[in-house]
Amino acid sequence: MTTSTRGAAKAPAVLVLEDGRIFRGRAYGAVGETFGEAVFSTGMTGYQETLTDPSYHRQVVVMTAPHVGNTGVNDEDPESGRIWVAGYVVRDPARLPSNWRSRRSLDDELVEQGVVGISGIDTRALTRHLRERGAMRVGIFSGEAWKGVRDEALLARVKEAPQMQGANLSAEVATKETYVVPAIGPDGEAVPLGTAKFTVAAVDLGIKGMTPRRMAERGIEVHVLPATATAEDVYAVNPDGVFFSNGPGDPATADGPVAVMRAVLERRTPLFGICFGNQILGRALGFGTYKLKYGHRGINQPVQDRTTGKVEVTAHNHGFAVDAPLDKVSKTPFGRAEVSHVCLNDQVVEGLQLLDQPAFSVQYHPEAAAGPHDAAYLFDRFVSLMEAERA
Ligand SMILES: NC(=O)CC[C@H](N)C(=O)O
Repeated sequence: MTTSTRGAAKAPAVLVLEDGRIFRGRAYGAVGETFGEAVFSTGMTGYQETLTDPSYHRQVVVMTAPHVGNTGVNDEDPESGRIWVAGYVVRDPARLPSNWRSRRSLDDELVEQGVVGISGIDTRALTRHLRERGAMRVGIFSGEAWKGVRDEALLARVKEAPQMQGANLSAEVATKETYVVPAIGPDGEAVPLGTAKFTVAAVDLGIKGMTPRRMAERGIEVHVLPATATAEDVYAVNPDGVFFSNGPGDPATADGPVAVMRAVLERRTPLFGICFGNQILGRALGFGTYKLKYGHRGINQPVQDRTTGKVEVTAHNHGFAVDAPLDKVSKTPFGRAEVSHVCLNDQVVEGLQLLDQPAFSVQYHPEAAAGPHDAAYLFDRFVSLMEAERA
């Protein structure tokens, strides 16, 4: 167990929203300044997975759970090699983290990784503001950078920060080199390369570590390719299936991955997409994407699988969505398509499936490591598509 009282002794900090609303608190994590899109997450657990999810690149995450950091930081839960959030906003940081796996405090980890945060603010009021006004740009300022600077000057800096709409970010977070995640055998051993039941080419647009793992557990050898992979790169691994991952930024900018996906659809290779991957399938089929007012971020979102009628509780992290008709089958260049999943809170499209070839995607996270795991069946669906193709 690690202890830290550093948060209590920290410098004043200020959070400035692009519409001029200001919250004053204390520095949390690194001291300095940071900018991004302010979004809120309602997850009560899983903060390590949230912080290290590459889809949060350039976003300042507000936690609605009032106590954050209670279980410290361990070395097992990160979804990638670093923290990706641009800033972190909490109400009441843990003063005494306690968990058998904890190696250090969250405050120390944020300092170590240079992530600027703010604590001691009314996160409920901030969340309600974002719900009313929508996600917007934000700045957090603490320490010397901020001293003596007028609020108007800080606001001007916030307005200079880039918008999320129109941001093309996948290549900034994705692997530069292809790597292989071996299938996992029945006794937990790595299956020798080239001998797994299935090979999947996964296009990394900001992939979370748990995603190839969930496939590997199902006997799949996963070749993770850079975001810039071409259709030739994808087919060079001789895949039984192709996967498109989650990732940061605006799907309207992802023309490269959309073109690769169209090539995959052309060849009718089994296809699965998650989150950004769902938005790319939407675009490949000819649907539009749009920015949600404040997005879905948390781990208790109700989604209905319309192919079975079942409702599942799911993990979300998306600020954009696909614009597809809910109640009719659409004709697309790749055959008939329908909305397979829908969010029961607001009827947002949460999944797509093609009816004339083996391709589907979801907007949410069946791989969610912190849970819930209701949607894990989607990986089995992908396996079934590959099995059917082989039969
Ligand atoms: N987690 C994701 O893949 C997010 C996709 C996209 N960046 C969005 O915000 O909607």
